[in-house]
Amino acid sequence: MLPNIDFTTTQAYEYLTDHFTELEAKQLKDLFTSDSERFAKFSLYFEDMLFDYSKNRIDDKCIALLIQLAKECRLNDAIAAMFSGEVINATEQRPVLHIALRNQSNTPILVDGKDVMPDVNGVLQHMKEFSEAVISGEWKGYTGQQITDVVNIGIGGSDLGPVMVTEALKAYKTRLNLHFVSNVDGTHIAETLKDLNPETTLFLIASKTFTTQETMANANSAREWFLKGGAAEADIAKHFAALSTNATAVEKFGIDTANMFGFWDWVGGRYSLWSAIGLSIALGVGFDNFEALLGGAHAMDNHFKTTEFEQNIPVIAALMGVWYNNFFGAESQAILPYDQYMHRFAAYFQQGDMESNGKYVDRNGNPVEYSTGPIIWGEPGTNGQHAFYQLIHQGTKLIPCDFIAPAISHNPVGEHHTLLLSNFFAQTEALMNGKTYDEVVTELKATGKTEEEIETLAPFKVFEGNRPTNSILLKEITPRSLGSLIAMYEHKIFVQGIIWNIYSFDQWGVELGKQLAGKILPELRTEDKIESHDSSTNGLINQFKEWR
Ligand SMILES: O=P(O)(O)OC[C@H]1O[C@](O)(CO)[C@@H](O)[C@@H]1O
Repeated sequence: MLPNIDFTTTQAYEYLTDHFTELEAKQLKDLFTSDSERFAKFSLYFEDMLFDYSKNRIDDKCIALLIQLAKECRLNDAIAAMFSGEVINATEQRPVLHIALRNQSNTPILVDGKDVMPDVNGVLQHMKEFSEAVISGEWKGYTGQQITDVVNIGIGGSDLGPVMVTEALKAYKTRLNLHFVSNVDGTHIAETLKDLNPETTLFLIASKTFTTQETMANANSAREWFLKGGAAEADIAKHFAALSTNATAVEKFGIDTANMFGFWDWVGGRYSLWSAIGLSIALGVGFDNFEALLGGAHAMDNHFKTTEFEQNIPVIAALMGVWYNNFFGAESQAILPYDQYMHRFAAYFQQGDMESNGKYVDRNGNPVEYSTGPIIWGEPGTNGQHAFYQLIHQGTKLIPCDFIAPAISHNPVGEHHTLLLSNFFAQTEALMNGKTYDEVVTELKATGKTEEEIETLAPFKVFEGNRPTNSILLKEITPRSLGSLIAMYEHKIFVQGIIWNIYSFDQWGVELGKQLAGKILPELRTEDKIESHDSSTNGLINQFKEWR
């Protein structure tokens, strides 16, 4: 059982509320000036990852109180409950065990008294054999040709993780070309299949439930396209594999269960890239690299499980988020990777974080009276700088940002990486320091402007500063370091869910859309005038029918 504590009733919360008024008035740059040890004190290392949280509006007392808050919320018990396979996803009556998928220590993890590790390892072995056979060309299509292209069909957690990781690790690409189809918009599959040859294409139908409307529609269209190319039903076995927990539905669809890679209901969709859902990753970057990814995540799991909160990166990252969310009233959190390969990282954690902690009902079933999960957004630097950083620097909203960068680029082209990183360092420094009125005036004077011109222009060029950032500097983006980084964010989300006293591993909010679309679909299949909804919905549907 998870603890059930309203964090706003804790002693730490009360102290933090007092301390907030004191800290809110302080400037980050002054905190640095008054403490030469600040960076050393507020930065942590994990393998080749440096997590610098010193540019946050915190001091020693604040950190101590936030840690007290985590302790009063019995975070330790919650971590133990997750790792030991307790049913912590209570609304779906399931344990939450993505950590078992990467448990390379193989220590038994029990669900209903049975160790899950033999099954986990069995599926991994199957993935290894299959991916190596496809990559080596030993696995042949129905006309005897090697597979050249792999199309993963899935959505949400059955798409975003594999897309993000295969993009982030593109430097490790095998000879296979990967494609991802998620949207039910026919354009997605039509454009993807345009340049593909059915004889050399392998489809992975990735769906935990194997009932998701979008995925099933795309899977059926893929099958039709494949059969239209001249193949027979029996050839499907060579070109379709299923990644799912639902063997019955897989069989019904016509996929040979020998080509089915299973996983379990204790793997949440948005935490499933470590499971059979990661088969596209194994095909795209090789099984050894997939294993290294799992290894990095496992190492972070151990760090999270065994490290004191003061030195625990996911815990500290989570507490920084709670500090801004619940005391400063920040509504969003930006994730800004300075690495082009990581361009889907923020999109991945939009689902990871917002589907997990976008909840207004606490673990007692009551509406909460405090803010929970933030809006997650972001784009890679430096592109974001030329798009939305204006608002981060000079807008009226406080936006805590995570800056992520590798020290070594996989593409050391000329001076590019040095230029990129100079922007990374400059941005976090500028967000902290800002630019005072006097500095602006001095700058403008140097350009030869008149007193009057300076007075008119200066207010627009002032930066308040005091905008908080975390800097996550990695030596290099490798399968292992990426695995650790993803797991770090997963555990951060978990910690925040514990403090906010919500269930982070269900997603009832997404179900409503599914039900409503199911009701309207039959209405769109007829030519009848629709009158069963409000006037706006009726009007839109009827206009759609007239124009289509
Ligand atoms: O893998 P499935 O069952 O097709 O579900 C896809 C996605 O749909 C959701 O249930 C809701 O969007 C996600 O949690 C999940 O990742």
